[in-house]
Amino acid sequence: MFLSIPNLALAALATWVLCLFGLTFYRLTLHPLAKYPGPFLAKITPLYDTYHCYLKDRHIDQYRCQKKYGNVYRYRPDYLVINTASGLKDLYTNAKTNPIKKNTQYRFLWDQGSVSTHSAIDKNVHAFKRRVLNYAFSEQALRNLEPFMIETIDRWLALLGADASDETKGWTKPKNMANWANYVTFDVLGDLCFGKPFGMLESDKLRSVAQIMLIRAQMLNIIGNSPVLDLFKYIQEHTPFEKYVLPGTYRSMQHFRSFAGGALKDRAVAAAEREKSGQEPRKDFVHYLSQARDPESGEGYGQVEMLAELRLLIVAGSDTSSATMAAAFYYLTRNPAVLEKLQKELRGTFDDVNNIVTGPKLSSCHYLRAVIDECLRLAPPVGGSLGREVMKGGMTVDGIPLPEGTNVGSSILALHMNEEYFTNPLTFMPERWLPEYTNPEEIAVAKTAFCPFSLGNRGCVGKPMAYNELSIALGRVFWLYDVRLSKGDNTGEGLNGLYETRDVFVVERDGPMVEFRKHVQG
Ligand code: HEM
Repeated sequence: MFLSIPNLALAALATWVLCLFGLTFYRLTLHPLAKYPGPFLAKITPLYDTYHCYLKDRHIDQYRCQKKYGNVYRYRPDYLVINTASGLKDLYTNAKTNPIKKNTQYRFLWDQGSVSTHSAIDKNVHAFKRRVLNYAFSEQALRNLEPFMIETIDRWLALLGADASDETKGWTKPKNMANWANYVTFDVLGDLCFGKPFGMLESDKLRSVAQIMLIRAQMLNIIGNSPVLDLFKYIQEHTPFEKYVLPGTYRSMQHFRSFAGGALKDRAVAAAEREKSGQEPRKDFVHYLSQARDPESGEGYGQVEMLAELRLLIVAGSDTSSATMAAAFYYLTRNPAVLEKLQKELRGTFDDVNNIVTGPKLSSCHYLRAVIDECLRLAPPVGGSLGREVMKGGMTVDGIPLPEGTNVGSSILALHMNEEYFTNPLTFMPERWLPEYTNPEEIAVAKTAFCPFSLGNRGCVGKPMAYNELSIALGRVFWLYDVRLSKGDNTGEGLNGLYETRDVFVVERDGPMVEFRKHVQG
């Protein structure tokens, strides 16, 4: 006997509802993670995580969960967050030998079918890419990159003070430092990756790229942390989805790609001319990446891989350093005593702004380093948990046995605000990092939970470059200028007076509005 269409639909619906109940019951009772606490919705559906990606508060929600449920909690039916220093170490160090890899979420970063060092999930694929990339971040390479970086930073410094006027007693108009930090870091990376800066400092033609990248990051973050990742990847790879659904971001990305393509072509022509005339090559990222060979296999990157890496470096390197710079302006303009100490250190160490370059003198500026670390702690540019998946054989993390297939991660912001590791964690206090003010045991404990760059062989390859760039840029700007918060400005002020960051995998931010005046050296 055949069922009628309505009855068939009803039967299908009933079966689906039954399965859903069965699955919910399983997730709440028999699932290997069932015994861990967490928000009820997070236990039964991955959509809880998706929703917080949509709200852009995943990092803050993970901190709220830590306060409510303790250091270990369930954030999706198959995802455990472990916010302890030993959990962090187990999860992210020794990833080469431990049975753990990046989770499937990272497929959201696969761009036009190409995989980069950051988005590679397969450990062997990653190991090859990372060995090649390491060459571009060697000490020698960073030394050669520095003059390019300084040239851009100096253009930034000149523009920051350019509109000072006598009517305002030498002070400039207010500038939104989230934007101005973007312009300089994107221009630095554009120059290093494509042979010429984007020109964001001087012109607004490509400025929207920085904004668009964040919009795209949010979309991909939502999808990466949702149950429809596979479907989305299929649609993205087989249809002109973005062109029609997000025409604005699509156009901007096209603009960006055509800039990158054009700049690389110009760079190739200039490189050939330099070679012909016996000049030294321009030692930027393109130079290093095209020279680099895997010490094990002798292979280098192909053209597609190279482009994927350059695109990655732009996003990974500019947005992150920029967020830290903006946070520094936020906290320093609100903490005059800290600003004064920093300026005293800088002006006492250097008698000329042009001498602020990497080397023993800059390394001796411990207060500057403490300010940078404190900004990275309170406003980590990647704030949520970085998902990993346990592989065959399972793994024990901080004493917790996890079966194969479990997703797990430590939440960076939540760890940085964990009272077990930081005294008064919500207070901006660079002194917490310095033995002149804080006892060394306390500093050692704090360091175990401090992880803005993540750890291990999947941690940030650009960390030394980031510290160089931040130290030079912040060192020079606070040496050269007196700075003040624009009157009544509260742009960027978030919960508990902290700098507000919105989690889109990296972070969106706004403000503060800052005014500058050339400092008269005494
Ligand atoms: C304040 C600045 C920075 C912060 C806080 C930061 C943070 C991070 C974090 C947390 C990761 C790990 C992401 C994950 O596991 O998914 C990472 C990876 C990475 N970062 Fe950075 N980053 C910064 C600057 C830079 C710079 C300047 C560059 C290069 C120009 C860079 C290039 C990369 C690359 C290529 C990876 C992927 C490494 C791999 O998977 O092997 N980052 N970064």
